[in-house]
Amino acid sequence: MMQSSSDASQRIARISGHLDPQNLQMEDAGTLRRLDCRAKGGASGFKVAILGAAGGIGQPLAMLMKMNPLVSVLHLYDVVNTPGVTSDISHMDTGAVVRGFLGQQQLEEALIGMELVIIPAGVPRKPGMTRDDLFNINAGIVRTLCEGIAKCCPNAIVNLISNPVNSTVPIAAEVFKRAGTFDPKRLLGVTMLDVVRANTFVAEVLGLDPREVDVPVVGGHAGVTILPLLSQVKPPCSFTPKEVDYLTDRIQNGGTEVVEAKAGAGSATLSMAYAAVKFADACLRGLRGDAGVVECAFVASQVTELPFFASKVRLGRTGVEEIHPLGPLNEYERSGLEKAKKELATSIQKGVSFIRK
Ligand SMILES: NC(=O)c1ccc[n+]([C@@H]2O[C@H](COP(=O)([O-])OP(=O)(O)OC[C@H]3O[C@@H](n4cnc5c(N)ncnc54)[C@H](O)[C@@H]3O)[C@@H](O)[C@H]2O)c1
Ligand SMILES: O=C(O)C[C@H](O)C(=O)O
Repeated sequence: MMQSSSDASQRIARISGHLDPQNLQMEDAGTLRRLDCRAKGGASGFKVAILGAAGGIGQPLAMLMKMNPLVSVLHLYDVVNTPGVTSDISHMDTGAVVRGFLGQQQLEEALIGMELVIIPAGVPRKPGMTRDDLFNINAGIVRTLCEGIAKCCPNAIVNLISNPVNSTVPIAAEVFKRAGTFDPKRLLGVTMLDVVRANTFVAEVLGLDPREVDVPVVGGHAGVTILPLLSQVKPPCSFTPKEVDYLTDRIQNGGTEVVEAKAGAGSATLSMAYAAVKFADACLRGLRGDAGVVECAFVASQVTELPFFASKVRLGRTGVEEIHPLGPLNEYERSGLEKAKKELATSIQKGVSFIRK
């Protein structure tokens, strides 16, 4: 027998658990309704939504956020496959209550009340493409999702992963400005993967444990705009010119290295999910009021003459509470900075024009 679309959507709703838990029934269980269960769930902690949760990044990111003790409620939104992902992840015996939301008509429901929204929605690169080649598809996706955020959770912290980050963050800012909700402290482009890679590659060269290494990576998130400040690595160390060239090139092209290795099957997903969770956790610790939470991110900034720039920021109860200056740069880094700014200016303007046109 054919299922009516309302039967189908109710079934999806029940499986994905996106309805209010008070109204949920266990399907066909007969004997016990979820209504009767004693668990309340989501007592303390933050409410987090992932938009693009069924994707290559979204799925491991959802799993890792379900493991994060700072999360009490986890909303998983995508235009495909969220019922399955939600059902699967909701069986993990960790504290966060998971709910799934499928398709544009459930976007607003997914966003209401959220305190942190993480966005890995959008298409990834294939070999031979630049991140900017993703602009035409991803710009529209980011605009729609940010319109939803402006309407349903205007005070949420937004972690934007979708590429090209150098343009999608300005797009998000313009959407929020139009809606009258823009707060530069709450919009952060995620460049954490560049830092994660830099820490790994530098540790490899120096023979150190990557967990002990801290490399500031500033600028943006594409090619020459990714500017590792090797003169500021902690613990303090020195590199030969050959090592500097090797490391700068590898950090700037780490994404392409993965895209080529995946040979058409997408870009970094697992290391990105790890980096996204590391960054989201820092944002949540900041929101909780922890002192001294500092990470690199691409934010509205006055560190250079550009309106957006990635650098170290201190995260707190209101989001980005302080943007650190770049610190002393050597000649190599000063020259890299000029190249980065030139490309960044074009990418930022492209994002702004997409909304203002
Ligand atoms: N910032 C970074 O460091 C970084 C790192 C890796 C990847 N990325 C970017 O992240 C994005 C996602 O990569 P991926 O590998 O997960 O791709 P993917 O194709 O595996 O997953 C993307 C998901 O987004 C969903 N989606 C598409 N349109 C949507 C919409 N309108 N609303 C909600 N969801 C929607 C898709 O259904 C899919 O599930 C890409 O743009 C990629 O370039 C950024
Ligand atoms: O390289 C890509 O396209 C994905 C991402 O930006 C990355 O750095 O891995």
